[in-house]
Amino acid sequence: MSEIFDVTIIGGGPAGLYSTFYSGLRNMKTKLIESQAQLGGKVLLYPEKMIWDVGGQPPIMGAQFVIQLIEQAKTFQPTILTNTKVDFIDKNDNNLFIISTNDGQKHYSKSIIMANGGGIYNPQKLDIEGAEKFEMTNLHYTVPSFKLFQHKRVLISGGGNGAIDWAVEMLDIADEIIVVYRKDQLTAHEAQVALLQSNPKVTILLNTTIEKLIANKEKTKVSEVVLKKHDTVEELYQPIDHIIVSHGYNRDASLQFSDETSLKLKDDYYYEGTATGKTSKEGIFAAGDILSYEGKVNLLVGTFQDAVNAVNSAKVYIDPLANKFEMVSSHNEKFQEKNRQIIQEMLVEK
Ligand SMILES: Cc1cc2nc3c(=O)[nH]c(=O)nc-3n(C[C@H](O)[C@H](O)[C@H](O)COP(=O)(O)OP(=O)(O)OC[C@H]3O[C@@H](n4cnc5c(N)ncnc54)[C@H](O)[C@@H]3O)c2cc1C
Repeated sequence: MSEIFDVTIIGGGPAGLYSTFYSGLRNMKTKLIESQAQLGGKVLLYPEKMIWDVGGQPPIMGAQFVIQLIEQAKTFQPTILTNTKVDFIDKNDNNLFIISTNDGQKHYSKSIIMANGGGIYNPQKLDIEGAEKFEMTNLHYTVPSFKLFQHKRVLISGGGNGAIDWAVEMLDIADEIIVVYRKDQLTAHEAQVALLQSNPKVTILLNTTIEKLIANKEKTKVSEVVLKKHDTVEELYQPIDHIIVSHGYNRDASLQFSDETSLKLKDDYYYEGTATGKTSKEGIFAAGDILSYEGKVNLLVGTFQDAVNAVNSAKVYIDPLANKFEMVSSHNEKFQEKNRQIIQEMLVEK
């Protein structure tokens, strides 16, 4: 049998990363399993967004926030697996969880923290043959860097909050913004829509979809798109520098338990639990967006509180004599050596 872990955390978004840090702090042998190639969860969907609402943290870009979360998660040398999807969870006669992953491996753990958000999110791609070859150049499903769009002609496909938020962000960056949307009205927040409608840089084309991508001579980039206006059946040729497609996300929330009733579901994917992270299944705890209880907030700060509670509950589950919680965790003895190093460095600098 392979190594046994005290806790295995499923999902490497903010809840899973902070649970990883905190379980190390509580001296638990920890494994984190993430299905995507990169850790960070939903924050990877907004790398260039400025996050303002994490207490004590100055406004920070999503991408930098993920870097910091990962660094913190690694503090106590956990085992971290990426590109590994949990498919199935079972329990053996010794009360050990057996976690089966899509690479055919089995992982053994005394407890589990479900931090799998709403599942695995992938952007809904443009349904045009050959579109994928431009993903490395000027066809985007998220905004990788604002600099790329400076003084450019940017076409945004979509009319929901995601698309319109990007269009508003582009107002001070791009030279021209063309929003195309298949419906006859934008469905985003009214104030954001009003900002676009009153800006001369912006053209909004409703009842319109992208029909074709025309490449440049070198076939490396899209230089023009063919748009179809469905109300007039008109075709428009629109030159562009960049396209941002914001058509929502496909969600893969498939993950099975040996006993299907083992985790109570509130609706199609929220695990109904408690603010202590406990779920209906003994030994399985939950944190972050996947967890539902009265007063739960699906925000970054909510994930951290959930993580602390889930880890503390898991700790007591595997060791009933353990403290229910660490009252002042930054005074933990594990930090003493690191604190000494930091103070020494400060003294040298002075
Ligand atoms: C566009 C957008 C903007 C936002 N802006 C803010 C903001 O400004 N401030 C704020 O506080 N919050 C914001 N949020 C909310 C915040 O991002 C979420 O609350 C937070 O990411 C939830 O973290 P989580 O770890 O619970 O779930 P997620 O971030 O969803 O992470 C779950 C992870 O689990 C993995 N996973 C799922 N299933 C499996 C499986 N079977 N096996 C292995 N891994 C699996 C997924 O790949 C994913 O990495 C925003 C969300 C979005 C979508």
